Amino acid sequence: MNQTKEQRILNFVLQNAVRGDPCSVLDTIDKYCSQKEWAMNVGDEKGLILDKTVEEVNPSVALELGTYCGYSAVRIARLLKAGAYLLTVEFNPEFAAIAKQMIEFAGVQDKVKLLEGPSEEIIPQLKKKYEVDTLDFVFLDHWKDRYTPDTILLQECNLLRKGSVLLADNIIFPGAPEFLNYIRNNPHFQCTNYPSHLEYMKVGDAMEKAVFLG
Ligand SMILES: Oc1cc(-c2ccc(F)cc2)cc2nccnc12
Ligand SMILES: [Mg+2]
Repeated sequence: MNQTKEQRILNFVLQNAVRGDPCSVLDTIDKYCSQKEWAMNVGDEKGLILDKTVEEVNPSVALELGTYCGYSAVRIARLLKAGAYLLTVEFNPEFAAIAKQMIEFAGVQDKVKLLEGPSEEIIPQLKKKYEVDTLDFVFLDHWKDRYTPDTILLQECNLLRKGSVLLADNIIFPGAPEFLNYIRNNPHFQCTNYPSHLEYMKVGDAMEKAVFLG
């Protein structure tokens, strides 16, 4: 049976990266996806914006929506302090299986809990089933038409507290105009835009940071 692109990315990492070294895994994925096959990892340029935001927030509990191959889960987890953890949600079972192996190879599995299923089902379970109180940081990197409903759901489930930080990928490309309109006109959020480029391409993209004001 032919391999999928995601299996090829994982195999390249298993054969070329250093086990237990998150930076080596990130660099190896970026090398493969910039030189051989494009893939929708946040990438090295927008990855720096993600790094700076995670370092600024220094979250105890972080949530990622859209795991894909685990690139940004590894990217976030490598920066988390002792005792802090990342919950990452992926609805595609093939992607989740790849990400699990990627996260384990990078050696960050003790800081990452991979939750398989639709975000709209998992978000309402976070408090009771996953013992979450509130989220310090949320990275939105799943389907753009879920950004707004999931942001509303996070508020309805009382998962945000004063100062919780949301960071959304792909604001320009593929674009999330409806989310931008929602979040920038919402008095409960303070927004900042970070212009960048689409991963591995010269196409313009951006990330949007939104701080929940309570
Ligand atoms: O970063 C991303 C890029 C793209 C994407 C797709 C097709 C293109 F042509 C260009 C970009 C899709 C994404 N879906 C979910 C989460 N992140 C994504
Ligand atoms: Mg993205």
